[in-house]
Amino acid sequence: MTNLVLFGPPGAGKGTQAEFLKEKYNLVHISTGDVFRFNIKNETALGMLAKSYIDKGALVPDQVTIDMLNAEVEKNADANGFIFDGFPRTNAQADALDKLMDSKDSQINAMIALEVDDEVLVKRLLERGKTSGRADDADEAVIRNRIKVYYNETAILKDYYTAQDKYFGVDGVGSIEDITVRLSSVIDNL
Ligand SMILES: Nc1ncnc2c1ncn2[C@@H]1O[C@H](COP(=O)(O)OP(=O)(O)O)[C@@H](O)[C@H]1O
Repeated sequence: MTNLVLFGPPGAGKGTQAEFLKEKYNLVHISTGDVFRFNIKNETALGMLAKSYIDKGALVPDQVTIDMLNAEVEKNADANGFIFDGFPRTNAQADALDKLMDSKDSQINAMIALEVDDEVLVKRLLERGKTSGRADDADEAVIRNRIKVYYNETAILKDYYTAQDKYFGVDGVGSIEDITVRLSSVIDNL
């Protein structure tokens, strides 16, 4: 199995790149943001709970997110491997992911981070907000809070995976195709 964590701040382009990489490498793409939005749309209990955090640009509590992620992985027992997008976002989530991979006699092969400057992120997210229908993209204060939460709670995961020699940073500015090439060259060398 090849299991990748696609990493980077909100608006870095994880979802866009995951769409290409999942086809190219035959992996199952799990985006925690997408699963939450699906639940919000369908007005499930999980969706209602998640919405109260997402609308503020805060993280959904770890245990809720971890349980959901475990369930998504279990739904895809035959997968060749996974691209995790938006997970892990905290140390507790990274520990839970290691345990989950262990239980499948597998492991995370790499965390690949898309590196993009903050002001570029804000611009991209405001632009996306015009068409995405995502409330959390429409409000600059919420966007800035998401970026702040990223630096306060999520960015430390770079150290977590660096300590295991699994962190790879990629320049996330350029054409979509160029960035796919950069990511692919990391994956091909794993
Ligand atoms: N792993 C996670 N842990 C906690 N909350 C999460 C997680 N993944 C997604 N969320 C919630 O869903 C929101 C949207 O996630 P996502 O679509 O990945 O957005 P972004 O564009 O901010 O990367 C986040 O701001 C957060 O509230």
